[in-house]
Amino acid sequence: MADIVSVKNLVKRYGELVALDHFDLRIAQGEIFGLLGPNGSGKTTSINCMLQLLPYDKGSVRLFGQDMAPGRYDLKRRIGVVPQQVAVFEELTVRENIDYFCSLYEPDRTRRRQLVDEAVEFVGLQDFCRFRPQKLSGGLARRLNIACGIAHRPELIFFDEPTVAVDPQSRNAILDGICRLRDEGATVVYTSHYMEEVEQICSRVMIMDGGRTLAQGTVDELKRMISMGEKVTVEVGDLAPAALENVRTLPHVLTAELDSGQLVCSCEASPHNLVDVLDALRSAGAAIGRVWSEPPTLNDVFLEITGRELRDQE
Ligand SMILES: Nc1ncnc2c1ncn2[C@@H]1O[C@H](COP(=O)(O)OP(=O)(O)OP(=O)(O)O)[C@@H](O)[C@H]1O
Repeated sequence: MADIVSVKNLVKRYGELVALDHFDLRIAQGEIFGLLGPNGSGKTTSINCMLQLLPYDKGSVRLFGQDMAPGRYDLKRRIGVVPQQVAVFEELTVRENIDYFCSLYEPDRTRRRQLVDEAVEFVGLQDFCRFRPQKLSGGLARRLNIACGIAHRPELIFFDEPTVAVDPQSRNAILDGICRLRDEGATVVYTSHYMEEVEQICSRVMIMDGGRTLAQGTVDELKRMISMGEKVTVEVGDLAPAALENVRTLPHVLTAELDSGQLVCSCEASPHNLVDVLDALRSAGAAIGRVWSEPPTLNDVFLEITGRELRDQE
């Protein structure tokens, strides 16, 4: 099947700054594709270039198997965009806002009424139709933003960090809604710097930084790309330097760091990591509290590739 999104060799400069550096992207029909990267990595710029809202210096964008260009309204009407900032009219009610955005694509009033009803229901704003946007909480305003972007039933939907600063209930409603859109046949591009969300809903993920692709694949593929297979944490309180050295010299331990009374060991995949670490600590006379083991997260993938944390220090 033809790719729904095919971006090749995209270069975008803002003056001296290279925001996209030979960026490539391919997304198949029915995927929820996660674009994951820290602030300023180029996620929004890549979306705006794909939508032709920004001119770019080099490269090509094909959507639905066709060349995308600023005048391709036939393609644009098949796309929905939920921008990072809530972008609605304060003087219109919730329902009027959704109707307005839908009217840009659907001139037939009867059909539009049905689409607006469905969008209101989809985001759970039935009780707020007559409200003006400033009366909505942050989470509800985001849901309105989503309804405005999807009411015309687009085949390809771009969500640019739709869960920033929303309460957990709205966040879950948004993530469930995105999965339902996928189940109904839409293809979704989802940008975020929340790795847990991306792990939860995305079929494939691209990790980007500095306008470049660092790695891409399914979440499991990404985790297999790194040498860490497991993270073992042991509550130790104080730890003698000899005990720390004992752990660090174990054959499968990549790093071992003491942090606020917890020893965090990043280990290669091996069946006995936990036992090996505990034996090394006990033989050095260390007192041991709780112990647990976790598989690597997308943050560990990012950390190993770049040497930096993915999540902002918020
Ligand atoms: N209009 C602009 N003029 C100049 N530089 C810009 C402009 N827009 C973005 N940039 C820069 O381009 C780089 C990529 O920014 P972009 O907003 O695409 O990143 P992002 O990954 O979407 O970040 P965020 O998570 O903060 O939205 C950053 O260094 C940013 O400062």
